Amino acid sequence: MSDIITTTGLCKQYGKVLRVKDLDLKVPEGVVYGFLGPNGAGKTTTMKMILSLARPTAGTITVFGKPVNSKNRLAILKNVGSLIESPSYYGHLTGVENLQILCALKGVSEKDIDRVLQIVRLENQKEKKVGQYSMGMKQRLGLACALLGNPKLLILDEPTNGLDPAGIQEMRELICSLPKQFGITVMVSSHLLSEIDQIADNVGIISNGGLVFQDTLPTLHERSRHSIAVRTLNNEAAARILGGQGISCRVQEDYLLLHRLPDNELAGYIYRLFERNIGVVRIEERHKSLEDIFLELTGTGVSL
Ligand SMILES: Nc1ncnc2c1ncn2[C@@H]1O[C@H](COP(=O)(O)OP(=O)(O)OP(=O)(O)O)[C@@H](O)[C@H]1O
Repeated sequence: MSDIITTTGLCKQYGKVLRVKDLDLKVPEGVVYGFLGPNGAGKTTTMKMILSLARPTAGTITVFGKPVNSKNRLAILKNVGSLIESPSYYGHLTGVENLQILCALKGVSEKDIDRVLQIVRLENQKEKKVGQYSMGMKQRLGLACALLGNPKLLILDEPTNGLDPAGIQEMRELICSLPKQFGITVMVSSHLLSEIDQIADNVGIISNGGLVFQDTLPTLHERSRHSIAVRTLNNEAAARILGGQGISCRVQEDYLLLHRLPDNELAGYIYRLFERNIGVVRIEERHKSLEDIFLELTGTGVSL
């Protein structure tokens, strides 16, 4: 699978502060790539640089295998749709009239309007004035605008912001359907781990401007490895005995936490505790939640 977007050593400095640091992104073709990070991590700034809306301080960007520079920029952007920050519309015009204006600006045939309205399920509201649209309908219209001209790549910055739960669900379903049904690669940002968990195939996590994780979603899940929690009648003594056997463990609340072990090894260590007269009263398997992993990677609290 080739990469649709790659960035190498991408940096952006505002004033004296480096807000995006040495970013090496790889967005594979045909996936939903979730770009996750806490507020202010640098997601919008990065997306703006990919879209040539902000100039990188250093580094290179390649889209569709071509470097984004003054020579290639227009040809590349013709095949990219985007939804960055809240889009503005002519509220006194209908949905279809807003799309007609954009068709003229983008040089896209108006024949494309019915197709994009159908994808975002706004066909029945197309004659309504946009000023009377709900937030969810406005976001869907934004997605329709981004889809005009049949782009191969969509860059969506927090597209579910401000939507109610039903609107969020609808937007998620739409995003998930785009690669499979229309062959569109989607890069979508969010500060919500739960959201990326539900829609992304691949994930890039950015914290303080730097990339702290980039791989598939299942690989991120694999990090939520099990640990073993053992409760004994004397956890301090048990920790000393296991430590003496080279097993790293720590006491947390009423339990002794061990890294995951094969069953036969664990059985051997438990037997040794019995031999030393330490009663074992519980053995439990524990998982780290995705939130714990996000917290470890970013060193920040997670918004849920
Ligand atoms: N034009 C600008 N001038 C100066 N600083 C800026 C500018 N744009 C963004 N920043 C700063 O760069 C940092 C990254 O901002 P950015 O909007 O890229 O973060 P984000 O991850 O998209 O956050 P959020 O989820 O809150 O939108 C922030 O500290 C922000 O204040």
